[in-house]
Amino acid sequence: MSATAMQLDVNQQGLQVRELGKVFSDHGRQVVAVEGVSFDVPARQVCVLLGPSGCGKSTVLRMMAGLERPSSGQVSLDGEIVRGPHRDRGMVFQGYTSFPWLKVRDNVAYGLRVNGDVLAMQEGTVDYFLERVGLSAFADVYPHQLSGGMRQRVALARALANTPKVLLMDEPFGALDAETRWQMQELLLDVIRKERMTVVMVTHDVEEALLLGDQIVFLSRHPGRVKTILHPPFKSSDSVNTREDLRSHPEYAAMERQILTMMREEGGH
Ligand SMILES: Nc1ncnc2c1ncn2[C@@H]1O[C@H](COP(=O)(O)OP(=O)(O)OP(=O)(O)O)[C@@H](O)[C@H]1O
Repeated sequence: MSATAMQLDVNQQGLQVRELGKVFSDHGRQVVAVEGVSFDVPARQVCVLLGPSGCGKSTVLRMMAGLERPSSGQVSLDGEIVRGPHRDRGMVFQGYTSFPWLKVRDNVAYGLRVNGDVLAMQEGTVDYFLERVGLSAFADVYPHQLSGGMRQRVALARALANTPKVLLMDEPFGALDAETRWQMQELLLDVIRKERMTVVMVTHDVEEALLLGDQIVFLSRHPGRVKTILHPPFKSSDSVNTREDLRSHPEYAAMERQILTMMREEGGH
């Protein structure tokens, strides 16, 4: 790998992924899951990792989270190399990760308490993020009293309340039915625009990628490499707020087609 490819710009705000590689050992067999993956996520932008099943999306995200150690290359946040999990990088997973024995309010406050944050004393932080995800009226109920979509909003509010520098999301809406999924995508679009969040999100869903991403990093598989990087115009457009707006946008059909063609080439659909 060249010195320039690995060079980090310590002044750059946001995430830098440089020549990232991961080799797993599977029953004595070496599996090259990801190889030579490089891209940048500027602060306050949303980057979507898209590609066919098994192309290494989750592996790349887990290395960005510090949950998986790279075999080669590195990830840095604001010029600092990622060496393990940190509250600067908040995670939201596909499954419902709320604590069943805690009320919604206490689930959202949980991360703050664990981190001994003085903000935990400030009910305002929790109330603010409950309001942002539309759950103010449900602050004092338990997660089992909520629908799947609402529980995923609790997970989102909890991640946001920690005010991470970056939100990392692995198929956060993958377990939801189609209609709830759309509601969540529109809600997330609204939240990340207002909070000006830096987000990296893994998805299989082409519409989701186009609605939410400033940048789509499309990975090919075996091993996972960057096939192409796209820059959809929809998230930064004032005229796209809903699914209907997205689908009727003049650039939507061509971009969707381009991605579906790549999925087919990679044998994903
Ligand atoms: N812990 C592990 N041990 C061995 N192989 C692994 C491990 N984790 C992932 N892999 C392999 O690495 C490759 C990439 O997996 P990964 O889950 O990152 O892909 P993905 O694009 O997120 O897949 P999907 O879209 O199906 O969730 C796959 O071939 C997978 O089998």
